[in-house]
Amino acid sequence: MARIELQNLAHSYRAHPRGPQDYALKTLNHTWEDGGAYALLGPSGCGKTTLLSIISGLVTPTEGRILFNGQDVTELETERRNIAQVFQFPVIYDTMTVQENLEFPLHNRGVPQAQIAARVREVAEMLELGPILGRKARGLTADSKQKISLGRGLVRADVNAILFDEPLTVIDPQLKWLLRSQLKLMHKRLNFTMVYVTHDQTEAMTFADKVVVMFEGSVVQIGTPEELFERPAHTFVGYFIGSPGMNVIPCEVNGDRALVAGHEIRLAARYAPPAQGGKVELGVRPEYIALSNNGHGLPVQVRRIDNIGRYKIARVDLAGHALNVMAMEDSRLDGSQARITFSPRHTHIYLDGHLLAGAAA
Ligand SMILES: Nc1ncnc2c1ncn2[C@@H]1O[C@H](COP(=O)(O)OP(=O)(O)OP(=O)(O)O)[C@@H](O)[C@H]1O
Repeated sequence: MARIELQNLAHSYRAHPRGPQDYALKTLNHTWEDGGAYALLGPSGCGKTTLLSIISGLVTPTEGRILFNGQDVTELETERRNIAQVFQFPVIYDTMTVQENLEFPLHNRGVPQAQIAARVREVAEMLELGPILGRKARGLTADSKQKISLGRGLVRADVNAILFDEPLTVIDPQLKWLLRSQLKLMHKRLNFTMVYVTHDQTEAMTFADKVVVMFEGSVVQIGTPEELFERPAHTFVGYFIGSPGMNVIPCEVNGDRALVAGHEIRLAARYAPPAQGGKVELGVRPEYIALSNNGHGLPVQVRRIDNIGRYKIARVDLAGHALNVMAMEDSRLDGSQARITFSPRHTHIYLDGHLLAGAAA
């Protein structure tokens, strides 16, 4: 397994890039730990596949270096990087049995037969492929074929990393859930360095120890699922993670108070008004706003209430700003006038999209 270092890495598909706008991947410096499970998460076109392709060797970066365990592999071709890859669609041999498919990557590398048998048994058991080991791959369902692909990626013990590119796209939704947790378990047991590309937040959150959130060619935050939820480093992370995402509204700041259309909101830290100007915004997740029919808080108009099972989502209007508020199913929300209060600890201030640290209040 390998520690993966990305040093001043940047990539443009243009022959003569003129500025940051021409880069599919903007300058990135990071070290991914040996044995870590990382998910690259972001919307279509944000640069996930470009970064994965640089790691796999399909793309040589325009700038910077990539190191596996301290060794510079930037110019090394894919075959010599000792990595396993699992793609969106199954890559298997139809005429071989499931067992032969799983054995193939090991036979190819001259692994002794006894080791092959043990390893294939272990991986087949984890992926629940045991009962169909003797069947030809041809004629199996798309789900089973993709499980074989996953197995072929996981069967080698000596790889530097396993790279997954949206591997569950073709999988039936019911089975998706199961496979995600199986992958997580396998990671715990086998301790591979894994990099997993997805645009699905649930997939990223279930699979990864660390989620790498990408937006417009930049990595905007690397953190545990909890960090991304509790303290989004960028308003994009706030929107993209959570359902519904974080509320973001323009505000002014003055010490430990935010001002929204003349209403004061208490904050857990102190902020100086930004010296250079810039767009100041307040971010708070629907989960951290309390809604009541009476008592303290800012006056809002309740526009709509959606019952989504355990929760209700109230769409409210605070002085012209639309906010989503999560309320327990049994909370009483009658009437169109209500009050809201924000949890100060979970109310963040952003300058031009980036989280401001604030000083102790
Ligand atoms: N071979 C290429 N030549 C030119 N531009 C490319 C090439 N591959 C990707 N791009 C551009 O680079 C940017 C990042 O693309 P990339 O495929 O890395 O994003 P992504 O996050 O993986 O998207 P998706 O989820 O749709 O695959 C996009 O603007 C895309 O159009």
